[in-house]
Amino acid sequence: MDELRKQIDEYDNQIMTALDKRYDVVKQVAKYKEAHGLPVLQFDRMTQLVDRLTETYGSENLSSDFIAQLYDLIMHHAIELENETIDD
Ligand SMILES: O=C(O)C(=O)C[C@]1(C(=O)O)C=C[C@@H](O)C=C1
Repeated sequence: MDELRKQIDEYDNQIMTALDKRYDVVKQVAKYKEAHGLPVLQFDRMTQLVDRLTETYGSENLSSDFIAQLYDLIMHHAIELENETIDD
């Protein structure tokens, strides 16, 4: 059990590290959008992203509903961060 929990901890660390890096890039995207007068919200991109992830990673473990919900949360936080970055 300890060994299994260690594996879970390690995957959780990887998820957090990847999310932290993702949001660093999101803030760079916000600066680009600000400089070029582009809107923060890009619905087409959001749809394409979830479609691609569902196609590539959809499985018994990762249902399309789960992927959609997870990325709804991840992208909504990205939108909040972008708005904060632009307001600063
Ligand atoms: O690709 C962008 O334009 C982003 O700002 C990144 C991102 C995302 O989190 O993937 C966030 C907000 C947009 O609505 C679309 C996608």
